Amino acid sequence: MSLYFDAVAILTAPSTGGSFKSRIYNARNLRASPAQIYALIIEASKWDRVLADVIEKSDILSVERKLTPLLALLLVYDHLLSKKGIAAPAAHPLRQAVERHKVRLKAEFTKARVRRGCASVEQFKAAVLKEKREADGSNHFVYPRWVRVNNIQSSLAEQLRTTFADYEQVDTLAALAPADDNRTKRKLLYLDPHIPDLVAVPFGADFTISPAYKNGEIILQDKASCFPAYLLLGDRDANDPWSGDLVDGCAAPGNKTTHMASLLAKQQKQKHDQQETQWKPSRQIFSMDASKMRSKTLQKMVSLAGADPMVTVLQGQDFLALDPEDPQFERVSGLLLDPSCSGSGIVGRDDVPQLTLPQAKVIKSAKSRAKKRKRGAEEHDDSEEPLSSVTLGEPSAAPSDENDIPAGAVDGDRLTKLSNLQARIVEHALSFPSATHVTYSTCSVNLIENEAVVARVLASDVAKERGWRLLRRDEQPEGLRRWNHRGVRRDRDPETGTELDENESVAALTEEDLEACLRCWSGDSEGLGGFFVAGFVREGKASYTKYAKKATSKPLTKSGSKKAETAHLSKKAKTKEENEGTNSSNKDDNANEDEEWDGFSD
Ligand SMILES: C[S@@+](CC[C@H](N)C(=O)[O-])C[C@H]1O[C@@H](n2cnc3c(N)ncnc32)[C@H](O)[C@@H]1O
Repeated sequence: MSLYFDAVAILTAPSTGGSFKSRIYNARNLRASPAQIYALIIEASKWDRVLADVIEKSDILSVERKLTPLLALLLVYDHLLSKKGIAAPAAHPLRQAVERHKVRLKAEFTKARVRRGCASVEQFKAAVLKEKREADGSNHFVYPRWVRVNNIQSSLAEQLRTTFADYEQVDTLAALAPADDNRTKRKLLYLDPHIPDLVAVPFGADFTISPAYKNGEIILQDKASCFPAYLLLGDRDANDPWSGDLVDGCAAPGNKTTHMASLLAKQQKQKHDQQETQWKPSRQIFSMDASKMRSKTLQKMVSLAGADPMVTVLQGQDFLALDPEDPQFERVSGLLLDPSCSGSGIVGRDDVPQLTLPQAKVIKSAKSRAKKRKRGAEEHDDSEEPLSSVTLGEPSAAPSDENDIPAGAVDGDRLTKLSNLQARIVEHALSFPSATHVTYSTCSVNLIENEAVVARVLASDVAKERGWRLLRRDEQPEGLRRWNHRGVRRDRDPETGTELDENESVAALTEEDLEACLRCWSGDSEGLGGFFVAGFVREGKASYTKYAKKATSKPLTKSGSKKAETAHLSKKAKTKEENEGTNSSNKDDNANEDEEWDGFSD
């Protein structure tokens, strides 16, 4: 019987990253064999919809109070479909709880097969898998592998001719879902309609050994993570007048920095193609990270992407300690800020099977269901009401490719501190004299880190004095203008997805402001994790020359550049509280840096 409890424990535990299989094999305290547990879950998940239906029609959950929906599904799977039946002694109460209803269960199962016009269980299985696939396409999410083509080293056209030469192009993201029972990895490719030069392939596709990956021609970067650089630099063509240098203030490991470089390279290449000359970078990117350790990765990524001529990496540089009026930044017109955040939007893009559970006749409140779902199987007791229909295996916070840092619980106090620091970082960006474009992003779904930060920043002195506002939807790059998920006034319950009470901190945001904010949510058909991005703009009131007059030349060094000796704004008086909340900025690196909590982002 431990097999079923172990399977329930695995399915209800928070994701810790890694593949689903490896999580079972690495799990402690399991009594059944990992192979058996894995096989049971995978096989039962193929039949979940039918079994949920059969269990509901047999109404056994109302009668058998010891059965939770998940336990019932697993037990009924073995009872109806496995050769050996339920793996428990005949006298075991849970086995009896199922077998007491064997006539009804069998009858409902047969009716389900006949309804689908299937003469055999094999035919039935094929039909059920097809149904599940179709349902996954329309109602569930598909997490693909997102691949961004790096325009410094290559182009989309070239990659379609080479790396993806034997890939078949599909019209929908859903078509990338596992195609058959064996999860055959077919070579399918979907061209993203929102982000240029981004493609999606089935999740299992491994490019890490491909020459294109090793040469930096392609970069594995999630779609949502591509929003900020695209929002900042957009579809500008070769003749676009917006110029000046760029800053990525919280850059490691470097996805957004290299994306900015790629967008600039594309723009410059177009110009030089028109003139039939060799392209050369025209804008400089200052890319920095407060963490020296993570800065090393940033430098590696920049070099691999071939972006060294365009990017100056300031290793270990605290963005808040940069002097906006330093002559070295006098030409900085655009800044991208993707600071530490709670990471609440990061999904474990693993292969946890999605299980649709039977609905009980007695339905408890969403809150109480959620509580129950978290309980270990061994805690099951007679008083536990069955769950209503839920989809298990929903991804929970886990390290992403970009942020291989273990997720920790982030309480309200910590969220407030994070939010304070995020607002300070954006306000600091707005104070660069020549800045006219700033983007702010997080991979958090919490309103306090997103719309609430935007509201605070808009209300700040620097925003008001310098005339900053949000980049309206109709001003956004074409692909993002078409993106339908926009800013919100209410948080969503992480368990149920239902909207909570309106959050007062965003009361000052207009509907147009919310339309200007872009959101991504996990669990829908877009195949993304939770993400937020907003762009700030102002008409360029300050000119380079105004600030150039103050210049006292201080050359920047690339690697290991100075930490600016002082923080220059009034925000210098940052509170001890804020620092405690994030560990992120102005800290000295030390041997334990890897263990520090830096928050997350995509
Ligand atoms: C969430 S990650 C950035 C991911 C990155 N934008 C990318 O796309 O690859 C946030 C980073 O911000 C850095 N950070 C946090 N506070 C900072 C500060 N005040 N100055 C510079 N970097 C900071 C952290 O060390 C961390 O590497």
